[in-house]
Amino acid sequence: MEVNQRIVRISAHLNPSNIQMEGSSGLKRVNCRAKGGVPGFKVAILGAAGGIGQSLSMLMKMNPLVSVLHLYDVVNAPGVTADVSHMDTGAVVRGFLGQPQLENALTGMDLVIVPAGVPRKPGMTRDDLFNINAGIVKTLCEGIAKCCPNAIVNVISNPVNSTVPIAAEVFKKAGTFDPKRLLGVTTLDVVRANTFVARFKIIYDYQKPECLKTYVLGLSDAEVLGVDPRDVNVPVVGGHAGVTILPLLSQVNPPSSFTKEEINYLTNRIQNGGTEVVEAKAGAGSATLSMAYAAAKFADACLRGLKGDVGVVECSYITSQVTELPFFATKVRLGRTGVEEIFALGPLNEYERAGLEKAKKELADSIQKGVAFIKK
Ligand SMILES: NC(=O)C1=CN([C@@H]2O[C@H](COP(=O)(O)OP(=O)(O)OC[C@H]3O[C@@H](n4cnc5c(N)ncnc54)[C@H](O)[C@@H]3O)[C@@H](O)[C@H]2O)C=CC1
Ligand SMILES: O=C([O-])CC(=O)C(=O)O
Repeated sequence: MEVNQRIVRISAHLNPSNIQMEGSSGLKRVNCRAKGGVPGFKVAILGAAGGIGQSLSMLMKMNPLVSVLHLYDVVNAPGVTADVSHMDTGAVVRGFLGQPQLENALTGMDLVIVPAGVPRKPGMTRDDLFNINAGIVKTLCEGIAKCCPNAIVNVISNPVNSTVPIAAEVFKKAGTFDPKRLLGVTTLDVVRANTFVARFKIIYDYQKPECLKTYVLGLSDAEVLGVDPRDVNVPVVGGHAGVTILPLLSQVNPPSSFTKEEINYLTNRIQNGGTEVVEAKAGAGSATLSMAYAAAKFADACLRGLKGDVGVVECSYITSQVTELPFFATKVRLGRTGVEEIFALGPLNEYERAGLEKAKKELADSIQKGVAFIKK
């Protein structure tokens, strides 16, 4: 690096006026810094000041594959941007506040992550969020179609089963739809399934029925004995709400077997993981920390795919022909162009086949509701 370039970078760092908000006088200096910054991908988070958005902003700032991080929200974006920008990692952070700055937030992005929208309160279903979140996702996707039509889009806003079809319809209308680049984030279901199965597996492996009893009662003894969830992989297919969340426990890796009672217990816990958090938070929102972790994990997989890493496989809710439905979550392989391979469901047992039928019935309605919202 040239010495004068280095001085520009250091002085930009030291200048407290350099809070990199769109429209602030610091923007010119920021551009210098971005030029001298690390190579990598440009990522935007829409809804960056929210419960998920703030933690996700921090995690993406820590990701070495990210060179530029745009934080957009309709409130509090400057504060979150100033805060995250002090982290001594490579990514240059810029903040964008409100609709007039949406286009600048999106222009040139490689990956756009969308956690914008209202969360559930106890007693609500994810579908109860449709009336508010459908419009938010529509507006944001119109911006994406206009300003970064080639970006990979990760949709987190609920109800995912409907918001992904909404995004697809917006992109179709704009003539920019590429099914390989639109991905609904269902990683939290997999993260939960890996955790719950890992805790359970040790009990099974060590054959301690008293521990099983403890665990089912919800006490913590068994948890400390658990295997590392990172060593467990549970495919979760279908969608992201209630019975549409279908863990394939017959395909757990490493191979494990479960009794009927165990399968019932694990399936219900995985399907109701979101509700478990909503009830525990008692009105203060839904999963944010585990979700930010899951979203960062999934975004990292998308970026590794874009970079050309091989064998990047995650579950995601995408445009699919695996079933007769136009959208369905399965394992997919991520590559330079987004979704490069969609894996079949594989052999299902009788319990899973019955679950699949229930899941498809509910999914069909949610997809139709999303499509109708744009076509109306
Ligand atoms: N896919 C998944 O697995 C999960 C999805 N979610 C969903 O993620 C969404 C966000 O959840 P939280 O972060 O907990 O909510 P939150 O209310 O804490 O944050 C949402 C953020 O979105 C912002 N926002 C609202 N309208 C916007 C717009 N038009 N443009 C940009 N930003 C806008 C708000 O200002 C707020 O900062 C909810 O819909 C929730 O149901 C939550 C957990 C898991
Ligand atoms: O349950 C909710 O409303 C949030 C969510 O999608 C999850 O935690 O899986």
